[in-house]
Amino acid sequence: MLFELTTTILAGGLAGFSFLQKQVGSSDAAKIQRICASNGLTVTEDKKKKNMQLLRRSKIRDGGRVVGTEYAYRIPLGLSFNQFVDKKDHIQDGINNKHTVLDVTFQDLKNLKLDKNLLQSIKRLLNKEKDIRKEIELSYDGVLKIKVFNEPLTTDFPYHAGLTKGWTVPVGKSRSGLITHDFEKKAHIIVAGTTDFGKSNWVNSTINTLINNKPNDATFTLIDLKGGLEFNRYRHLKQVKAYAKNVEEAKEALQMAVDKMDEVTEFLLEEGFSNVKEAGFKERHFIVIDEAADMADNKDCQNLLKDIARKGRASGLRLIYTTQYPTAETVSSQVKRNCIGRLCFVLDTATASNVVLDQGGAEKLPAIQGRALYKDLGLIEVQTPLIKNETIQTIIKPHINIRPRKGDISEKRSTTTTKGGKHTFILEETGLS
Ligand SMILES: Nc1ncnc2c1ncn2[C@@H]1O[C@H](COP(=O)(O)OP(=O)(O)OP(=O)(O)O)[C@@H](O)[C@H]1O
Repeated sequence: MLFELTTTILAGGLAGFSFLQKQVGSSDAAKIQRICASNGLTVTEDKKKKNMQLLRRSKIRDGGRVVGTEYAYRIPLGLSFNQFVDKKDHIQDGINNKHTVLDVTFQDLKNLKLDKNLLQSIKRLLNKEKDIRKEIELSYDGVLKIKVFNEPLTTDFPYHAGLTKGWTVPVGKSRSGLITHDFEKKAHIIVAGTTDFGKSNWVNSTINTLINNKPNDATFTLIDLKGGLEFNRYRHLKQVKAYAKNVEEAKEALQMAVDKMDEVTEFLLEEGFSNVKEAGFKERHFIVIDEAADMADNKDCQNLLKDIARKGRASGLRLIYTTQYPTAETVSSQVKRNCIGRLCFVLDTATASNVVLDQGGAEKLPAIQGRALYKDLGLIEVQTPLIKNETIQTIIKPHINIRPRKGDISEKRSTTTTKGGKHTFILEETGLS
Protein backbone atom coordinates (compact mmCIF):
# COMPACT_ATOMS: atom_id res chain seq x y z
CA MET A 1 0.00 0.00 0.00
CA LEU A 2 2.78 2.40 1.02
CA PHE A 3 4.70 1.41 -2.11
CA GLU A 4 1.70 2.16 -4.33
CA LEU A 5 1.10 5.50 -2.66
CA THR A 6 4.75 6.58 -2.99
CA THR A 7 5.05 5.58 -6.64
CA THR A 8 1.72 7.21 -7.53
CA ILE A 9 2.85 10.49 -5.94
CA LEU A 10 6.19 10.18 -7.77
CA ALA A 11 4.47 9.61 -11.10
CA GLY A 12 2.06 12.50 -10.53
CA GLY A 13 4.97 14.80 -9.71
CA LEU A 14 6.74 13.68 -12.87
CA ALA A 15 3.78 14.55 -15.07
CA GLY A 16 3.33 17.87 -13.31
CA PHE A 17 7.01 18.72 -13.77
CA SER A 18 6.87 17.76 -17.44
CA PHE A 19 3.73 19.88 -17.93
CA LEU A 20 5.30 22.90 -16.24
CA GLN A 21 8.52 22.49 -18.20
CA LYS A 22 6.54 22.65 -21.45
CA GLN A 23 4.16 25.44 -20.47
CA VAL A 24 6.15 27.88 -18.41
CA GLY A 25 8.81 29.90 -20.14
CA SER A 26 10.00 30.87 -16.67
CA SER A 27 13.56 31.68 -17.67
CA ASP A 28 12.79 33.08 -21.15
CA ALA A 29 12.28 36.68 -19.97
CA ALA A 30 15.71 36.88 -18.38
CA LYS A 31 17.30 34.84 -21.18
CA ILE A 32 16.01 37.32 -23.77
CA GLN A 33 17.52 40.21 -21.78
CA ARG A 34 20.88 38.41 -21.59
CA ILE A 35 20.90 37.52 -25.29
CA CYS A 36 20.05 41.12 -26.29
CA ALA A 37 22.75 42.52 -23.99
CA SER A 38 25.38 40.19 -25.39
CA ASN A 39 24.36 41.26 -28.91
CA GLY A 40 25.05 44.88 -28.15
CA LEU A 41 21.45 45.96 -27.59
CA THR A 42 22.34 48.19 -24.65
CA VAL A 43 23.24 51.86 -24.26
CA THR A 44 25.82 53.41 -21.95
CA GLU A 45 24.64 56.30 -19.81
CA ASP A 46 26.79 57.89 -17.08
CA LYS A 47 29.26 55.07 -17.62
CA LYS A 48 26.51 52.55 -16.80
CA LYS A 49 25.16 50.00 -19.25
CA LYS A 50 21.37 50.21 -19.63
CA ASN A 51 19.57 47.06 -20.64
CA MET A 52 15.97 46.52 -21.75
CA GLN A 53 13.52 46.38 -18.91
CA LEU A 54 10.76 43.78 -18.46
CA LEU A 55 7.41 45.53 -17.92
CA ARG A 56 5.00 42.60 -17.91
CA ARG A 57 4.35 39.11 -19.17
CA SER A 58 1.07 37.57 -20.29
CA LYS A 59 -0.15 34.27 -21.64
CA ILE A 60 -1.03 33.95 -25.33
CA ARG A 61 -4.12 31.86 -26.00
CA ASP A 62 -5.54 30.28 -29.13
CA GLY A 63 -9.15 29.66 -28.14
CA GLY A 64 -8.80 28.38 -24.61
CA ARG A 65 -5.36 26.83 -25.11
CA VAL A 66 -2.20 28.55 -23.86
CA VAL A 67 0.18 28.62 -26.82
CA GLY A 68 2.92 30.90 -25.51
CA THR A 69 3.96 33.92 -23.48
CA GLU A 70 4.25 37.57 -24.46
CA TYR A 71 6.99 39.64 -22.81
CA ALA A 72 6.73 43.43 -22.94
CA TYR A 73 9.98 45.40 -22.55
CA ARG A 74 10.90 49.05 -22.38
CA ILE A 75 13.85 49.44 -24.73
CA PRO A 76 16.78 51.69 -23.77
CA LEU A 77 16.52 55.23 -25.15
CA GLY A 78 18.49 55.52 -28.39
CA LEU A 79 17.82 51.99 -29.67
CA SER A 80 15.30 51.27 -32.42
CA PHE A 81 12.83 48.43 -32.87
CA ASN A 82 14.59 47.46 -36.10
CA GLN A 83 17.81 46.80 -34.20
CA PHE A 84 15.93 44.14 -32.24
CA VAL A 85 14.34 42.76 -35.41
CA ASP A 86 17.84 42.36 -36.86
CA LYS A 87 18.75 40.12 -33.90
CA LYS A 88 15.58 38.02 -34.09
CA ASP A 89 17.46 34.86 -35.10
CA HIS A 90 19.94 35.29 -32.24
CA ILE A 91 17.10 35.66 -29.74
CA GLN A 92 15.22 32.67 -31.12
CA ASP A 93 18.28 30.42 -31.21
CA GLY A 94 19.26 31.57 -27.73
CA ILE A 95 16.00 30.62 -26.09
CA ASN A 96 16.12 27.27 -27.87
CA ASN A 97 19.52 26.49 -26.40
CA LYS A 98 17.98 23.73 -24.36
CA HIS A 99 16.74 21.32 -27.00
CA THR A 100 14.75 18.72 -25.15
CA VAL A 101 12.14 18.59 -22.42
CA LEU A 102 10.66 15.73 -20.47
CA ASP A 103 7.63 14.56 -22.41
CA VAL A 104 5.27 12.84 -19.98
CA THR A 105 1.54 13.31 -20.46
CA PHE A 106 -1.30 12.57 -18.05
CA GLN A 107 -2.39 9.89 -20.52
CA ASP A 108 1.03 8.16 -20.03
CA LEU A 109 0.24 8.08 -16.32
CA LYS A 110 -3.23 6.68 -16.83
CA ASN A 111 -1.62 3.84 -18.77
CA LEU A 112 0.70 2.96 -15.85
CA LYS A 113 -0.20 -0.30 -14.15
CA LEU A 114 0.12 -0.49 -10.38
CA ASP A 115 2.03 -3.76 -10.35
CA LYS A 116 5.54 -4.92 -9.56
CA ASN A 117 6.85 -3.37 -12.79
CA LEU A 118 5.69 0.11 -11.83
CA LEU A 119 9.16 1.43 -10.95
CA GLN A 120 10.56 0.15 -14.26
CA SER A 121 7.73 1.88 -16.15
CA ILE A 122 8.38 5.16 -14.35
CA LYS A 123 12.09 4.87 -15.22
CA ARG A 124 11.15 4.47 -18.88
CA LEU A 125 8.99 7.58 -18.68
CA LEU A 126 11.93 9.49 -17.21
CA ASN A 127 13.83 8.82 -20.44
CA LYS A 128 10.97 10.02 -22.61
CA GLU A 129 12.05 13.36 -24.00
CA LYS A 130 11.01 15.37 -26.99
CA ASP A 131 12.58 18.13 -29.03
CA ILE A 132 10.69 21.37 -28.91
CA ARG A 133 11.50 24.44 -30.87
CA LYS A 134 10.06 27.69 -29.64
CA GLU A 135 9.41 30.42 -32.19
CA ILE A 136 9.25 34.15 -31.57
CA GLU A 137 7.50 37.19 -33.04
CA LEU A 138 8.48 40.81 -32.43
CA SER A 139 6.28 43.89 -32.54
CA TYR A 140 6.45 47.43 -31.22
CA ASP A 141 3.73 49.83 -30.08
CA GLY A 142 5.73 52.05 -27.76
CA VAL A 143 7.00 48.98 -25.95
CA LEU A 144 8.84 46.05 -27.45
CA LYS A 145 6.70 42.92 -27.43
CA ILE A 146 8.36 39.56 -27.83
CA LYS A 147 5.98 36.64 -28.19
CA VAL A 148 7.49 33.26 -27.40
CA PHE A 149 5.43 30.37 -28.75
CA ASN A 150 5.66 26.90 -27.24
CA GLU A 151 5.40 25.16 -30.59
CA PRO A 152 6.39 25.95 -34.19
CA LEU A 153 3.80 27.30 -36.61
CA THR A 154 1.95 24.56 -38.45
CA THR A 155 3.04 23.70 -42.01
CA ASP A 156 -0.34 22.22 -42.83
CA PHE A 157 -3.53 24.26 -42.76
CA PRO A 158 -6.23 22.68 -44.93
CA TYR A 159 -8.81 25.01 -46.45
CA HIS A 160 -12.49 24.45 -45.91
CA ALA A 161 -15.52 26.52 -46.83
CA GLY A 162 -16.98 28.32 -43.85
CA LEU A 163 -13.73 29.57 -42.28
CA THR A 164 -15.04 33.14 -42.68
CA LYS A 165 -18.22 35.03 -43.52
CA GLY A 166 -19.19 37.90 -45.83
CA TRP A 167 -16.40 39.86 -47.51
CA THR A 168 -13.82 38.49 -45.07
CA VAL A 169 -11.45 35.79 -46.36
CA PRO A 170 -8.94 33.61 -44.52
CA VAL A 171 -5.33 34.79 -44.78
CA GLY A 172 -3.86 31.92 -42.84
CA LYS A 173 -3.20 30.33 -39.50
CA SER A 174 -0.89 32.34 -37.28
CA ARG A 175 0.67 31.08 -34.08
CA SER A 176 -2.20 32.59 -32.14
CA GLY A 177 -5.15 31.72 -34.39
CA LEU A 178 -6.84 32.44 -37.71
CA ILE A 179 -5.91 35.70 -39.46
CA THR A 180 -8.46 37.15 -41.88
CA HIS A 181 -8.64 39.92 -44.48
CA ASP A 182 -11.79 42.03 -44.73
CA PHE A 183 -12.23 43.52 -48.20
CA GLU A 184 -14.65 46.09 -46.79
CA LYS A 185 -11.88 47.48 -44.59
CA LYS A 186 -8.91 46.96 -46.88
CA ALA A 187 -10.28 47.09 -50.40
CA HIS A 188 -7.12 46.25 -52.31
CA ILE A 189 -4.34 43.76 -51.59
CA ILE A 190 -0.89 43.10 -53.04
CA VAL A 191 0.17 39.45 -52.98
CA ALA A 192 3.84 38.86 -53.72
CA GLY A 193 6.36 36.06 -53.45
CA THR A 194 8.91 33.93 -55.24
CA THR A 195 7.49 31.40 -57.65
CA ASP A 196 6.04 28.18 -56.24
CA PHE A 197 5.45 29.33 -52.67
CA GLY A 198 1.68 29.72 -52.76
CA LYS A 199 0.40 32.97 -54.33
CA SER A 200 -1.98 31.28 -56.77
CA ASN A 201 -3.18 28.89 -54.10
CA TRP A 202 -4.06 31.85 -51.85
CA VAL A 203 -5.80 33.66 -54.69
CA ASN A 204 -7.79 30.48 -55.42
CA SER A 205 -8.78 30.13 -51.77
CA THR A 206 -9.88 33.79 -51.80
CA ILE A 207 -11.93 33.52 -55.00
CA ASN A 208 -13.62 30.38 -53.66
CA THR A 209 -14.35 31.95 -50.28
CA LEU A 210 -15.99 34.96 -51.96
CA ILE A 211 -18.04 32.74 -54.29
CA ASN A 212 -19.08 30.57 -51.37
CA ASN A 213 -19.88 33.46 -49.01
CA LYS A 214 -21.42 35.86 -51.51
CA PRO A 215 -22.57 33.86 -54.54
CA ASN A 216 -24.98 36.57 -55.70
CA ASP A 217 -22.94 39.65 -54.87
CA ALA A 218 -19.29 38.84 -55.68
CA THR A 219 -18.31 39.35 -59.32
CA PHE A 220 -14.91 39.08 -60.95
CA THR A 221 -12.62 40.29 -63.72
CA LEU A 222 -9.95 37.61 -63.94
CA ILE A 223 -6.66 38.54 -65.59
CA ASP A 224 -4.37 35.58 -65.91
CA LEU A 225 -1.15 36.58 -67.62
CA LYS A 226 0.49 33.21 -67.04
CA GLY A 227 -1.16 31.72 -70.10
CA GLY A 228 -4.68 31.49 -68.73
CA LEU A 229 -4.09 28.17 -66.98
CA GLU A 230 -4.76 29.27 -63.42
CA PHE A 231 -8.18 30.87 -63.90
CA ASN A 232 -9.45 28.83 -66.81
CA ARG A 233 -11.71 26.77 -64.56
CA TYR A 234 -13.60 29.90 -63.48
CA ARG A 235 -14.14 31.20 -66.97
CA HIS A 236 -17.76 30.09 -67.27
CA LEU A 237 -18.90 30.99 -63.78
CA LYS A 238 -21.88 33.31 -63.61
CA GLN A 239 -19.85 35.56 -61.29
CA VAL A 240 -17.03 36.03 -63.82
CA LYS A 241 -17.81 39.09 -65.92
CA ALA A 242 -14.52 39.32 -67.79
CA TYR A 243 -11.65 36.96 -68.39
CA ALA A 244 -8.36 37.97 -69.99
CA LYS A 245 -5.25 35.96 -70.67
CA ASN A 246 -2.89 38.38 -72.41
CA VAL A 247 -1.97 42.04 -72.07
CA GLU A 248 -4.25 43.28 -74.87
CA GLU A 249 -7.26 41.52 -73.35
CA ALA A 250 -6.22 42.75 -69.91
CA LYS A 251 -6.25 46.32 -71.19
CA GLU A 252 -9.79 45.87 -72.49
CA ALA A 253 -10.96 44.28 -69.26
CA LEU A 254 -9.43 47.06 -67.16
CA GLN A 255 -10.93 49.72 -69.44
CA MET A 256 -14.38 48.20 -68.92
CA ALA A 257 -13.88 48.20 -65.18
CA VAL A 258 -12.81 51.85 -65.26
CA ASP A 259 -15.80 52.82 -67.43
CA LYS A 260 -18.06 51.10 -64.93
CA MET A 261 -16.26 52.73 -62.04
CA ASP A 262 -16.70 56.18 -63.56
CA GLU A 263 -20.42 55.64 -64.05
CA VAL A 264 -20.91 54.47 -60.49
CA THR A 265 -18.85 57.42 -59.21
CA GLU A 266 -21.04 59.79 -61.20
CA PHE A 267 -24.16 58.18 -59.76
CA LEU A 268 -22.79 58.46 -56.21
CA LEU A 269 -21.94 62.11 -56.75
CA GLU A 270 -25.38 62.90 -58.15
CA GLU A 271 -27.16 61.13 -55.33
CA GLY A 272 -24.90 62.49 -52.62
CA PHE A 273 -23.44 59.19 -51.41
CA SER A 274 -19.78 58.84 -50.54
CA ASN A 275 -19.53 55.15 -51.44
CA VAL A 276 -21.46 52.08 -52.61
CA LYS A 277 -21.95 50.82 -49.08
CA GLU A 278 -23.73 54.00 -48.13
CA ALA A 279 -25.78 53.78 -51.33
CA GLY A 280 -26.86 50.24 -50.40
CA PHE A 281 -25.18 48.51 -53.38
CA LYS A 282 -24.62 44.88 -52.54
CA GLU A 283 -22.24 43.95 -55.31
CA ARG A 284 -18.45 44.12 -55.08
CA HIS A 285 -16.41 43.56 -58.22
CA PHE A 286 -12.99 41.94 -57.76
CA ILE A 287 -10.24 42.52 -60.30
CA VAL A 288 -7.80 39.67 -59.84
CA ILE A 289 -4.46 39.90 -61.61
CA ASP A 290 -2.13 36.93 -61.62
CA GLU A 291 1.35 38.18 -62.47
CA ALA A 292 1.01 41.91 -62.74
CA ALA A 293 4.69 42.23 -63.78
CA ASP A 294 3.69 41.03 -67.25
CA MET A 295 1.84 44.28 -67.87
CA ALA A 296 4.40 46.57 -66.24
CA ASP A 297 5.59 47.76 -69.66
CA ASN A 298 2.13 48.62 -70.89
CA LYS A 299 1.45 52.26 -70.14
CA ASP A 300 -2.29 52.03 -70.79
CA CYS A 301 -2.68 49.11 -68.36
CA GLN A 302 -0.59 50.95 -65.78
CA ASN A 303 -2.73 54.09 -66.04
CA LEU A 304 -5.96 52.09 -65.75
CA LEU A 305 -4.61 50.21 -62.74
CA LYS A 306 -3.58 53.43 -61.02
CA ASP A 307 -7.07 54.79 -61.60
CA ILE A 308 -8.71 51.67 -60.15
CA ALA A 309 -6.37 51.62 -57.14
CA ARG A 310 -7.04 55.29 -56.46
CA LYS A 311 -10.78 55.55 -57.05
CA GLY A 312 -12.13 51.99 -57.14
CA ARG A 313 -12.77 51.51 -53.45
CA ALA A 314 -15.72 53.90 -53.18
CA SER A 315 -17.40 52.49 -56.28
CA GLY A 316 -17.22 48.86 -55.19
CA LEU A 317 -14.08 47.71 -57.05
CA ARG A 318 -11.60 45.52 -55.23
CA LEU A 319 -8.09 44.78 -56.49
CA ILE A 320 -6.08 41.61 -55.89
CA TYR A 321 -2.66 42.33 -57.38
CA THR A 322 -0.15 39.48 -57.46
CA THR A 323 3.45 39.45 -58.59
CA GLN A 324 6.58 37.40 -58.14
CA TYR A 325 8.81 40.34 -59.11
CA PRO A 326 8.08 43.23 -56.74
CA THR A 327 10.03 46.27 -57.92
CA ALA A 328 9.27 49.98 -58.24
CA GLU A 329 8.32 49.26 -61.88
CA THR A 330 5.93 46.37 -61.27
CA VAL A 331 4.30 47.90 -58.20
CA SER A 332 3.85 51.61 -58.94
CA SER A 333 3.77 54.02 -56.05
CA GLN A 334 0.07 54.85 -56.67
CA VAL A 335 -0.92 51.18 -56.64
CA LYS A 336 1.16 50.57 -53.56
CA ARG A 337 -0.16 53.58 -51.65
CA ASN A 338 -3.74 52.49 -52.22
CA CYS A 339 -3.28 48.77 -51.60
CA ILE A 340 -3.42 48.70 -47.82
CA GLY A 341 -3.54 44.91 -47.69
CA ARG A 342 -0.19 43.17 -48.17
CA LEU A 343 0.54 39.45 -48.17
CA CYS A 344 4.08 38.36 -48.90
CA PHE A 345 5.52 34.89 -49.39
CA VAL A 346 9.28 34.30 -49.30
CA LEU A 347 11.34 36.71 -51.44
CA ASP A 348 15.01 36.73 -52.45
CA THR A 349 16.07 40.06 -51.00
CA ALA A 350 15.27 42.58 -48.29
CA THR A 351 14.90 45.17 -51.08
CA ALA A 352 12.04 43.18 -52.65
CA SER A 353 10.49 42.69 -49.21
CA ASN A 354 10.67 46.44 -48.72
CA VAL A 355 8.72 47.08 -51.92
CA VAL A 356 5.83 44.96 -50.66
CA LEU A 357 5.90 45.35 -46.88
CA ASP A 358 7.82 48.62 -46.46
CA GLN A 359 10.29 46.63 -44.40
CA GLY A 360 12.49 43.57 -44.63
CA GLY A 361 11.33 40.20 -43.34
CA ALA A 362 10.05 38.23 -46.34
CA GLU A 363 13.64 37.33 -47.25
CA LYS A 364 14.00 35.62 -43.88
CA LEU A 365 10.88 33.48 -44.10
CA PRO A 366 11.58 29.75 -43.97
CA ALA A 367 11.40 28.01 -47.34
CA ILE A 368 8.02 26.45 -46.59
CA GLN A 369 5.27 26.46 -49.22
CA GLY A 370 2.29 28.47 -47.99
CA ARG A 371 4.35 30.43 -45.39
CA ALA A 372 3.80 34.20 -45.64
CA LEU A 373 3.81 37.54 -43.83
CA TYR A 374 0.56 39.52 -43.59
CA LYS A 375 0.87 43.19 -42.84
CA ASP A 376 -1.49 44.40 -40.16
CA LEU A 377 -0.40 46.61 -37.27
CA GLY A 378 2.80 44.58 -37.36
CA LEU A 379 3.87 41.67 -39.56
CA ILE A 380 2.09 38.40 -38.79
CA GLU A 381 3.59 35.13 -39.96
CA VAL A 382 0.93 32.77 -41.29
CA GLN A 383 0.54 29.41 -42.95
CA THR A 384 -1.99 30.04 -45.71
CA PRO A 385 -4.86 27.59 -46.26
CA LEU A 386 -4.17 24.91 -48.85
CA ILE A 387 -7.20 24.47 -51.10
CA LYS A 388 -7.66 21.18 -52.97
CA ASN A 389 -8.90 20.93 -56.54
CA GLU A 390 -11.86 18.83 -55.36
CA THR A 391 -12.91 21.59 -52.96
CA ILE A 392 -12.73 24.15 -55.77
CA GLN A 393 -14.86 21.93 -58.00
CA THR A 394 -17.48 21.48 -55.26
CA ILE A 395 -17.71 25.23 -54.65
CA ILE A 396 -17.82 26.38 -58.27
CA LYS A 397 -19.92 23.60 -59.84
CA PRO A 398 -23.34 25.09 -59.02
CA HIS A 399 -22.32 28.38 -60.65
CA ILE A 400 -21.02 27.16 -63.99
CA ASN A 401 -22.85 28.70 -66.91
CA ILE A 402 -21.82 26.85 -70.05
CA ARG A 403 -23.44 29.14 -72.66
CA PRO A 404 -20.79 31.47 -74.20
CA ARG A 405 -20.95 34.76 -72.35
CA LYS A 406 -20.37 38.29 -73.50
CA GLY A 407 -17.88 38.64 -70.67
CA ASP A 408 -15.25 36.58 -72.41
CA ILE A 409 -12.96 39.19 -73.88
CA SER A 410 -11.86 37.04 -76.85
CA GLU A 411 -15.47 36.15 -77.74
CA LYS A 412 -16.62 39.68 -77.12
CA ARG A 413 -14.15 41.09 -79.61
CA SER A 414 -15.72 39.13 -82.45
CA THR A 415 -19.34 39.50 -81.37
CA THR A 416 -20.02 42.91 -79.87
CA THR A 417 -19.04 46.49 -80.23
CA THR A 418 -20.45 49.08 -77.92
CA LYS A 419 -21.62 52.58 -78.48
CA GLY A 420 -18.93 55.21 -78.70
CA GLY A 421 -16.31 52.46 -78.57
CA LYS A 422 -17.10 51.95 -74.86
CA HIS A 423 -17.65 48.56 -73.37
CA THR A 424 -20.84 48.26 -71.42
CA PHE A 425 -21.34 44.58 -70.85
CA ILE A 426 -20.21 44.69 -67.23
CA LEU A 427 -22.87 47.33 -66.71
CA GLU A 428 -25.52 45.10 -68.23
CA GLU A 429 -24.53 42.07 -66.26
CA THR A 430 -23.39 43.22 -62.84
CA GLY A 431 -26.44 45.25 -61.90
CA LEU A 432 -24.21 47.74 -60.08
CA SER A 433 -26.01 50.48 -61.97
N1 LIG B 1 -0.77 26.94 -48.08
C1 LIG B 1 -0.05 25.95 -48.59
N2 LIG B 1 0.27 24.89 -47.83
C2 LIG B 1 1.02 23.89 -48.34
N3 LIG B 1 1.46 23.83 -49.61
C3 LIG B 1 1.17 24.85 -50.42
C4 LIG B 1 0.40 25.97 -49.95
N4 LIG B 1 0.28 26.84 -50.97
C5 LIG B 1 0.92 26.30 -52.02
N5 LIG B 1 1.44 25.10 -51.69
C6 LIG B 1 2.19 24.21 -52.58
O1 LIG B 1 3.03 25.00 -53.40
C7 LIG B 1 2.78 24.75 -54.78
C8 LIG B 1 2.90 26.04 -55.55
O2 LIG B 1 1.86 26.91 -55.17
P1 LIG B 1 1.34 28.07 -56.12
O3 LIG B 1 1.10 27.55 -57.48
O4 LIG B 1 0.22 28.73 -55.43
O5 LIG B 1 2.64 28.99 -56.14
P2 LIG B 1 2.88 30.38 -56.86
O6 LIG B 1 3.60 31.21 -55.89
O7 LIG B 1 1.58 30.91 -57.37
O8 LIG B 1 3.81 30.00 -58.02
P3 LIG B 1 3.90 30.74 -59.46
O9 LIG B 1 4.32 32.14 -59.20
O10 LIG B 1 4.91 29.94 -60.20
O11 LIG B 1 2.53 30.62 -60.06
C9 LIG B 1 1.37 24.14 -54.81
O12 LIG B 1 1.23 23.24 -55.88
C10 LIG B 1 1.27 23.43 -53.49
O13 LIG B 1 1.75 22.13 -53.60
